[in-house]
Amino acid sequence: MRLHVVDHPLVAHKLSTLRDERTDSPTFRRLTDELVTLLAYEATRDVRTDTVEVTTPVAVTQGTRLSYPRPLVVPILRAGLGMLDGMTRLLPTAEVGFLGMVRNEETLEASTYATRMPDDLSGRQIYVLDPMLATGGTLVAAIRMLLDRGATDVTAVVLLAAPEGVAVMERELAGRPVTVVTAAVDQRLNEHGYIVPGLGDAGDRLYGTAG
Ligand SMILES: O=P(O)(O)OC[C@H]1O[C@H](OP(=O)(O)OP(=O)(O)O)[C@H](O)[C@@H]1O
Ligand SMILES: O=c1cc[nH]c(=O)[nH]1
Ligand SMILES: [Mg+2]
Repeated sequence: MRLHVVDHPLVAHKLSTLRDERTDSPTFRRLTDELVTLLAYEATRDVRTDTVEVTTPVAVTQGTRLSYPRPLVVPILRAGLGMLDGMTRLLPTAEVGFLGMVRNEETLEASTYATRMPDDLSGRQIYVLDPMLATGGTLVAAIRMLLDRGATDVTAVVLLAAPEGVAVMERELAGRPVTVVTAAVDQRLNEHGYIVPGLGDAGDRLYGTAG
């Protein structure tokens, strides 16, 4: 597994406002959207492309087009949905699959309540979206499922990661074709499994509802 922390002043600026407890849901949603496009720029550096011929008003030249099969973008509901528009703006030809997952707040174990994507992902490049990598349970389960379906290249785009979650991913997905792109790796997890300093519950802050 590869970890890429995007070190850029615009990313740091937007992330700081996201962290601020005074930031309301509409602003949180807008900033998440903007931050995802910046992270997506890095995350798609190795997206597969083909060379095509383009006729400009002046001459014929070589151009670039996203390859087929198209990339698959998979937001992890609920909070990952807040990242979908920002990602598909950069990857307009991508297909979208959905994964509904929730972490038990007592045991911190992740469970899956909805899956809607192709059974066969052979050879596909996948971008998984989830704002928070905390214990790593959710992303490890999600990515294992994608690899089991044949995905050959999985990139997780997350806003924030905890070092504990990164270590779990590195252990559980060692040697697998997996990359994590994040805006920051924070200090630690607290006793409730929340990232410190973090930004709180991403789903609640995006949608204004607890749960
Ligand atoms: O790394 P982990 O310890 O597994 O925790 C991270 C998960 O927790 C949050 O989702 P949550 O379960 O709160 O669901 P929600 O998106 O519906 O709020 C977050 O969006 C991740 O999916
Ligand atoms: O800090 C955290 C940890 C898990 N899920 C969140 O939304 N926030
Ligand atoms: Mg939540």
